Amino acid sequence: MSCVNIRGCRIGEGRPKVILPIVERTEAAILEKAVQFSTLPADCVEWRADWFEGFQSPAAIARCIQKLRVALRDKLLLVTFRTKAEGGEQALSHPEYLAFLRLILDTDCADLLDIEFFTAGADLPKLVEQAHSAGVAVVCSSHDFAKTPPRAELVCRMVQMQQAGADLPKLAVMPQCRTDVLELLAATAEMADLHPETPVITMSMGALGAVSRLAGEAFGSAMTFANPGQASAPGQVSLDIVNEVLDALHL
Ligand SMILES: O=C1C[C@@](O)(C(=O)O)C[C@@H](O)[C@@H]1O
Repeated sequence: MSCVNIRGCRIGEGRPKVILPIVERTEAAILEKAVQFSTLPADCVEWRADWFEGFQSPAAIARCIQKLRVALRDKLLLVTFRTKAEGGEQALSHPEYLAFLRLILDTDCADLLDIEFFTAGADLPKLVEQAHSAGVAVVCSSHDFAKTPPRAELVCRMVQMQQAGADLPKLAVMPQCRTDVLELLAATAEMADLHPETPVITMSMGALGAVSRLAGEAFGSAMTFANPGQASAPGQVSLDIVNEVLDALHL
């Protein structure tokens, strides 16, 4: 697998990197979590800006992310606006979504930016280029909270993300049976073996899929979201357990 090196954090090499999500409504609560997370054993913090009460105000977003950057100290910052269509809190029009992404890039505070594959649509290559010019790595994401598409489709989607220039293709899908978890793991391994141009991030959601959040190093998923007290998606495992199991399964 190739490696994305962000300020010395080598994503795609060795132990999967751990991400802690911040899902809070107010600036004060967001910053409180950031201070707390800055001392926890994790590599990256995800700001889920779709939870922020000021999500419609560019000034409020810019103010919050600047303070967030400081509070996080040396942790990597991933900024995500998860739209309602992909399981998030808020709906945005296409122009609003693009404006949000450009605002984040303008603040120069994020290390990684989540760009939804289907929401960005034809704008994806241009957005990736803008992120790269701003020195920001792109996590290109796709979510299915109802089902797990077949393995071939999962692979095809991640390859399309790579072709658009994404640094880290990411898939989160819901299993309906244990075979679905295997499909997600098989798609992940296929990416690592046959399309190693970028690392990928994958997870099968819910309790049934939780094993996929812990076995990333064996199957080829470079990062995992852990639950530091409040989960941002079904099936996230608590931070302590994630760290213990990642160590135990280290190759
Ligand atoms: O895309 C993802 C992955 C995720 O949905 C999960 O299943 O852990 C959690 C979200 O916060 C994040 O934006």
